[in-house]
Amino acid sequence: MEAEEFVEVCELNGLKFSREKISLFEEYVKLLKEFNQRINLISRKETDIWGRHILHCILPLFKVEIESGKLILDLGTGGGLPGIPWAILNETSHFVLLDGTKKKIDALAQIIKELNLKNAVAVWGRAEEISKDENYRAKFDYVICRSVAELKKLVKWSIDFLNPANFHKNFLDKIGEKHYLHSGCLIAFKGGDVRNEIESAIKTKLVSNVEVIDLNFKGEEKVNLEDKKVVLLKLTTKQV
Ligand SMILES: C[S@@+](CC[C@H](N)C(=O)[O-])C[C@H]1O[C@@H](n2cnc3c(N)ncnc32)[C@H](O)[C@@H]1O
Repeated sequence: MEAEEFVEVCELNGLKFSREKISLFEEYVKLLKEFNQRINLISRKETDIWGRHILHCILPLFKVEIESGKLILDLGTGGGLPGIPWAILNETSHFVLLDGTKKKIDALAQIIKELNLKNAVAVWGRAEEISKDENYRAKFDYVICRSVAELKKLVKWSIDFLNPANFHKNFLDKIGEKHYLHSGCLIAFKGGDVRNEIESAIKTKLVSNVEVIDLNFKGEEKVNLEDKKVVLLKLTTKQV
C-alpha cells in the first residue's frame, strides 16, 4: 500500500485528512524507514509500512471515538506506533510515548522533533518503574498499547498510570455504528483469539468492563491485516 491508497481507504471509512496531515504521515514513514536502517524500530522484512503499520494503528479510530483534550500514554511505543499516528490525528490531546529501550526512544525523540509535533514526547523507562514516578503515576486518561505484552500484564501496568478520578464511571456509549469511549481505559491492539487473555486479565480484579471491537473496514482487500482487534478495558481499583 502507498500513501494514496492509505488516504483512499481512510476516506472510505469516514476519516478525511487535510493536506498538512497527509504530509506529516508521509514524513513520518520516511523517517521510520531512515531510522530503521540503523535501529530496529519495525521489522526490516516488512515492506508494507503504510498498510500494516500506519493504517493498522488508526483502524480503531474508524469505529471508536475518544474524548478530546486528554493525556494519553503509548506504553511500549517502539518507533512511535500507535502514538505518532494518533498524535497526528488527535491534536487536542497530549501523548507520552514510553519505551524501555533507550536507543528507540532517542530515535523517536529525533523523529518527533523533525515532525515538529508539539503534542508528543518520548520518555525512556520500564512501565513497572515509570508508573511509580510521581510525574506519571495516576496522570493519564487512556493507555494505548500495540504488540507489547499479554493483557494481564498491561492491565497491571496501566492501573498505576490511569487517573483514578476516571474509574467506575461511564465506559462505552454506542450510537449507531460508532463507539464513544470514556476516560479511564486501556486500549490494546490484539489479534486472533483473545478470550483466554481477557479471562486472565479479569482475574486481576482490576477490570470493570471489557469490549472487543473487530477491526474490519471498507477496502480491507487492499492490505494483509487479518483478524485484527482492539480490546477496550475499563479499569478500576474497587472490588469487582
Ligand atoms: C514488539 S515492540 C512493539 C512496538 C510498537 N508498539 C509497535 O507496534 O511497533 C514492543 C516494545 O515494547 C517495549 N517494552 C516491552 N516491555 C516494556 C516495559 N515493561 N516497559 C516499557 N517498554 C516495554 C519494547 O522495548 C519494544 O520496543
